[in-house]
Amino acid sequence: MEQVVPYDEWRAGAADPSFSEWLRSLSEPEWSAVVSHPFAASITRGDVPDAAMRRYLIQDLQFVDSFTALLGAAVASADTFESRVPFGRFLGQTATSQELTYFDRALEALGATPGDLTSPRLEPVTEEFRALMDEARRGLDYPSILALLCVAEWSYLGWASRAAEPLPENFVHREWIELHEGPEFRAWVQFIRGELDRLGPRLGEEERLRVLDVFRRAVRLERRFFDMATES
Ligand SMILES: Cc1ncc(CN)c(N)n1
Repeated sequence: MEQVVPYDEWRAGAADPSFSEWLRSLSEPEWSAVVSHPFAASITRGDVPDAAMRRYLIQDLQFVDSFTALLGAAVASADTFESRVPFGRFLGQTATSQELTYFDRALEALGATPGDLTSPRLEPVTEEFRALMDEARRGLDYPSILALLCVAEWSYLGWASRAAEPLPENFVHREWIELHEGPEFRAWVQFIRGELDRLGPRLGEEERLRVLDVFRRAVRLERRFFDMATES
């Protein structure tokens, strides 16, 4: 890895000295490329062609499968009872209910076949993203798990919060924005960031760099995931 400004040095001069902001700012310019990605912007305008949206959501359902398992690993690896609970709540309320009914309805409206849902051909970026999440899940290392969850949710809040009112009429676009925006989702992102901000300062320099590496790999994969969707 190239020379990185150590967290303790960086925070002395930072407007927001949080550990999560250190991770995010050291992931530029990729981070900004994700939250302002043309595919995400097209979702906020509601003008993604059906075929491209179908392809994206078919791959994303496979992402969400590993992401859901990763939430289980967060419950298992968190260091306090207070921290386990929000992951369990999000798993029950959002990941397995709201989001799944959205996938069912959206993919049906987009003309996906049952096979697209159960056994699609995985794009290389989907395979890599799943492998990274599955590795973190098996490792049960709470800071690495938090880094992955943080990138996924904070970057999605980033593009979704750029959507202008009125939101698109087509529910496929509108509900995907709504799932990643609003007070509850903001509080969820704030919770994950807060966990990183609580633990980061306690980590040694080497561990912080390891978390940064996971964070950056995830940001690059988010960008490639949108690139993949754009290429269709
Ligand atoms: C690829 C990706 N990254 C993040 C999210 C937000 N849960 C998502 N659904 N898909």
